[in-house]
Amino acid sequence: GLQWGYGEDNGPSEWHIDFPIAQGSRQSPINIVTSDAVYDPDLLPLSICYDSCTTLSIFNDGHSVIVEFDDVDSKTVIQSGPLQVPYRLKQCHFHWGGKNTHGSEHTVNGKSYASELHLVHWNAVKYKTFAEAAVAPDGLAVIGIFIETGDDHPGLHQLTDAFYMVKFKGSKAVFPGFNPKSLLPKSLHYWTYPGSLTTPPLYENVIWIVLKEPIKISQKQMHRFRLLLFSNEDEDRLPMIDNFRPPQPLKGRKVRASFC
Ligand SMILES: CC[C@H](CNC(=O)c1ccc(S(N)(=O)=O)cc1)c1ccc2[nH]ccc2c1
Ligand SMILES: [Zn+2]
Repeated sequence: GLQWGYGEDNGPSEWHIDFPIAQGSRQSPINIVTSDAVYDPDLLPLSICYDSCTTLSIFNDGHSVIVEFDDVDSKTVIQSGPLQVPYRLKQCHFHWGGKNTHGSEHTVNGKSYASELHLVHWNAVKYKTFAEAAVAPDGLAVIGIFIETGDDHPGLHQLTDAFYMVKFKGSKAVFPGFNPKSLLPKSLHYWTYPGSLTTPPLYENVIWIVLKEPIKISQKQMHRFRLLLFSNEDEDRLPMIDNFRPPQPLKGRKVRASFC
């Protein structure tokens, strides 16, 4: 049928037609009501080991811009925190708005950020490949980092300077030497809750770890995201903006905080 997207006819309000789980009991993103988040003293600090990370490529899949990492071994993992085992970094991508007033997927007390970075990891202890983990119940862990506009972010230039190579849907480029460690905020304080992929197939197999502290990027860097296109070279130009799903019902889920 019609490929899912973020437009009037194929956007988030229509996804349930092809993906009924869109109305499931643990969908993402959510609005994080900070006063309802329960501080859990048993939550360990998040351990992010990105030191030896190998970037492979940058890719426009027609929904977002994706940076893919080499995941043949467990050199780039997150562990501890809410996780029972280490999860291996596979890719990172972003969601953003046409204006700075909105664009993030998760919201905090109803506040949207201009953008949100997702660092996607898979359970390489139990599964052999990302594809296998991506469909398994305890397969994925995603770190969400809020992005707001402000000062220039030195760690992001390498990425935004490469966007011209992947302007069109389906374009891919070799992209070596990028380390997402440079995109982490100072504090690793986080909220965590059981959720789902925020795009079809919307599988309910994601442990969400949303960092409290946003990172800041400049207006110019934010503008580079908006030069990307949903469309390929042969189609009418569709600026890649507002590629975010709005918050979904909590349905009784508890959000835990690693901090008080
Ligand atoms: C099972 C879906 C997966 C493609 N989708 C994703 O990997 C994905 C990852 C993160 C997020 S978010 N926004 O929540 O962070 C949304 C989607 C997917 C689908 C089919 C596949 N065949 C082989 C590999 C493979 C992977
Ligand atoms: Zn995402």
